[in-house]
Amino acid sequence: MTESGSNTYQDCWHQILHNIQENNIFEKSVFHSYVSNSLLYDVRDGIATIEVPFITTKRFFEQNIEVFNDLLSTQLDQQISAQVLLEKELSNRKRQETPKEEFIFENGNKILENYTFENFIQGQSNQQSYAAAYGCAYSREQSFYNPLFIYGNSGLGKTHLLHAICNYLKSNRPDVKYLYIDGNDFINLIIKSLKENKSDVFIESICQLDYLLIDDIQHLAKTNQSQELFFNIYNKLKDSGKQIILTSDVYPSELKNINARIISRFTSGLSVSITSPEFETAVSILQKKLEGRTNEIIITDDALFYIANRFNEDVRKLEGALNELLFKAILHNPEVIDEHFTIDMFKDNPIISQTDELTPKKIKKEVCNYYNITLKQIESKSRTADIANARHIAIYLIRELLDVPFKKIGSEFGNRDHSTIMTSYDKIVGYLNEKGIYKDVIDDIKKRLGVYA
Ligand SMILES: Nc1ncnc2c1ncn2[C@@H]1O[C@H](COP(=O)(O)OP(=O)(O)OP(=O)(O)O)[C@@H](O)[C@H]1O
Repeated sequence: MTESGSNTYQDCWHQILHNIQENNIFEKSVFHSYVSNSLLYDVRDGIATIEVPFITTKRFFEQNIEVFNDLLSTQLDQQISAQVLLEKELSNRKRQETPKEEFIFENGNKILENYTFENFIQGQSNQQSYAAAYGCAYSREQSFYNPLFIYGNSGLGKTHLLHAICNYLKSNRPDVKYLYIDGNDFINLIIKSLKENKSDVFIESICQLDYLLIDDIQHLAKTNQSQELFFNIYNKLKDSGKQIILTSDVYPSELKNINARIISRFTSGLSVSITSPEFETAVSILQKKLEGRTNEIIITDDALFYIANRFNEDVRKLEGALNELLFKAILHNPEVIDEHFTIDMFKDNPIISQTDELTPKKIKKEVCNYYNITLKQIESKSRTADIANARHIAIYLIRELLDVPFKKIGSEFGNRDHSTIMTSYDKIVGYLNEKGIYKDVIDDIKKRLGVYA
């Protein structure tokens, strides 16, 4: 009997009951007390399940099981063993057999294969985020940093890192279940589950995951109702040691219109920032993006330095500028893409040149980067040769590029008086006039600052 419908089973059972009565297999009173109120639930793989209402009936059937085995085998024309279950036992089995409803995570796990850890250039601006993201992907111990919260402006690599975690898990830990989803899509799913009265199924499906990665969680601010359900899901995942990774454009406590108890949970793990790439990182990113793309045309380091300086506010802009440059090179067909060609191509670009935004602090920082010293050192009273030279050069550049009064420059260097500052400035002017000493250094730092003669 292949029938899944119970009618066929009932027809068969009806026939058997009829036989029992007709052939007086049991006494009439016994038949009415124990047998007549039974049912044949189903027959699978030679096992017939008989459903009975009372424990006494069950015992009766079990004591006479061979009789029922024979009756069933004859009726169904195959070897059958009967098992007898109470209604209650059967409903447990039915529950287990009912396939669990799964929530479909529309738009989830759309992972870009090239957003890997290997393709992510590390630098001071993103080192912490990289290390924490890699740690989360690598660690088999749950709750490594939980939640991991990566924040920073647009286009700095947050999405790249989340995709890198998923790519890593896919290749190295295939048993791990993860969901990467954009914050907007996640909130829409929450709203949908509430509308369709399926929030239980939604929560249950999310709790099957080992990793939940939500990009741009700031969208949670959309509705209060979704925040309630999110809070519920968050706690369930966290309590069962599942890894949660979130990104946002701001630090958790600066998130607007999000419930305070949710924000306090976001700050309970590890929050790391990504900032604009520094010059060296920007250059490395450009070099990485060029890999395999410049077979026919040569692009000089100076050209890359120019882009790295001018468009390093975010990586998307860097990539955009590089693509634009390569496109223009196809149109103009220069022998090499050098600094002059690059400057020329971007001369009408509306993006403000960094010279417009120069500040004494920016100059000090760039000089520090050049000499590999810290801001504290350059502002200190230290007379160590390297630090003192760096200080003289920074003073010279602040005066030359920003025309800041000597007294004011003094306040940038631990409140030195204006005559000390003048001495520093004069020293560099003297070197430059005498033998051009420091000319290359100064030109190089100017270039890094985006200042072109
Ligand atoms: N350190 C890096 N190395 C290589 N590529 C990078 C790096 N940082 C960012 N990128 C690239 O820059 C582009 C923008 O990055 P991404 O989309 O991850 O930014 P985001 O911070 O998520 O921005 P948004 O908040 O707008 O979504 C991507 O193409 C990404 O691969």
